[in-house]
Amino acid sequence: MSNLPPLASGSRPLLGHAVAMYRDAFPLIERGHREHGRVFSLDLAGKPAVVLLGNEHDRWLFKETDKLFSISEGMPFFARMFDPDMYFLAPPAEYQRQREILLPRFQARHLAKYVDIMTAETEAWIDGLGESGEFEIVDEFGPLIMRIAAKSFLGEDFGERLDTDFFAEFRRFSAGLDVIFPSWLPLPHFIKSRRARARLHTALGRLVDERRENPTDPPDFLQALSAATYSDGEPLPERLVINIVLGLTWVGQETTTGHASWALIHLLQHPGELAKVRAEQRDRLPAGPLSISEFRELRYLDAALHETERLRPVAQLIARGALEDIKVDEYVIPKGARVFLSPAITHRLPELFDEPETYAPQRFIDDPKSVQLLIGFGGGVHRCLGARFAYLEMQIIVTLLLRAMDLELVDPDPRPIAGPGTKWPQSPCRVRYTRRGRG
Ligand code: HEM
Repeated sequence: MSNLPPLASGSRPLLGHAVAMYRDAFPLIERGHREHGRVFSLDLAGKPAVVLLGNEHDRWLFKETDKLFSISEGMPFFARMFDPDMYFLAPPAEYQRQREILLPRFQARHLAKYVDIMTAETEAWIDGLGESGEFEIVDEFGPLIMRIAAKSFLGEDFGERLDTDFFAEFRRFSAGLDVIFPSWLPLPHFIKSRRARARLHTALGRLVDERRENPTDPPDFLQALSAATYSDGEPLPERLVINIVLGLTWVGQETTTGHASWALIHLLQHPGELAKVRAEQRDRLPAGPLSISEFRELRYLDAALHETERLRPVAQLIARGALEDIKVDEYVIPKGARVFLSPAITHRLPELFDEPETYAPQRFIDDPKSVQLLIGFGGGVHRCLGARFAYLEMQIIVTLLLRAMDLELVDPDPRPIAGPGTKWPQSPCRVRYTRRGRG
């Protein structure tokens, strides 16, 4: 069967659109959309790929994931980094078994436990900033968010119990995620990544053994996972526990760093909106320590974070592999083709949002249901497991920072980084800060 959607212009001999796609998918997909509308194809070095845009296509792809479309086929580099049976990469039945164990850990009553970690880490970071100065947003938010993830998923005292520098090893391990080159090539970053992964597995394996022998009470995330059993009573294999912890840390790190950075940039670029967020803090927040219920009251900040998700979605593409020939509109997606959704383009369609290029958090206050049109955290069964965790974390970081500091952007209009990775702001992207009166 061959009735591929029309090809976007600009395909080069041999490599097709591969170089343009990996350099920056946004202008390529924007062009394909202009030329052909909501369905078009790309040539990725001889392999067809199909781009689907618009809310109906989004919902259809999410509904058909694990039936017509596969996540692991769409992101083969992930399966190489972790394990093919790690959570969202696993075949559907195994995915469901793991989901039953993981989902409850991210529901409201468990999220409350992470608030203390998020607040303590953010306050310690802010204290360390001193009275005034400048910082690179991504360089500061990145390690902060990493510390929060590590303490949340490995236990608050993990640093004392590990005989290795988790953060340094994790950075080496992460550098092996490469969407361009196959990981069997003897490139230095792949070799270092594999060695770091082996060391992380050994060190974290000891941590899991420790938890199984001497359970902590009350159980934290690592305890719950180490003690978890499938519904037939079989415990989760140790290798899987470690892969899940590493996987969660990885998927939550760059994404949350990018989103939180853009959220702060957006607010500092729009003083009127910043004033509304500050006014809400003044009216809604008590002076002392804050709990999850108080953060939930920050509706305007929540709307601002959604508006950042709309305009600067950090996951630039949502990828799948077609498991069979699939009919879409009057075309066919061939079996084996990669299929992409583009949050950044879909979120700017004028039929979904009025004045789509304008930063206007108020739109989500006026029409709260329109958040359902956003796909910055995916959708359907596979919607981001950590979305509530990430929103809470970003609320805490932005709130505590604004409460403590007066801030202004040194670089007024940072651009997203080039390349196929998470779309965080490119350096230089600095803020200047002065501590506010403590009264
Ligand atoms: C701003 C921060 C974040 C963004 C923008 C984000 C984005 C996404 C997106 C787009 C997906 C769907 C991928 C797909 O359908 O192929 C996803 C899935 C996922 N995310 Fe996030 N994420 C964020 C933070 C987090 C955090 C903090 C965690 C962990 C605590 C996390 C864990 C996951 C997991 C486990 C999945 C797979 C869910 C499944 O397949 O059932 N994410 N995320």
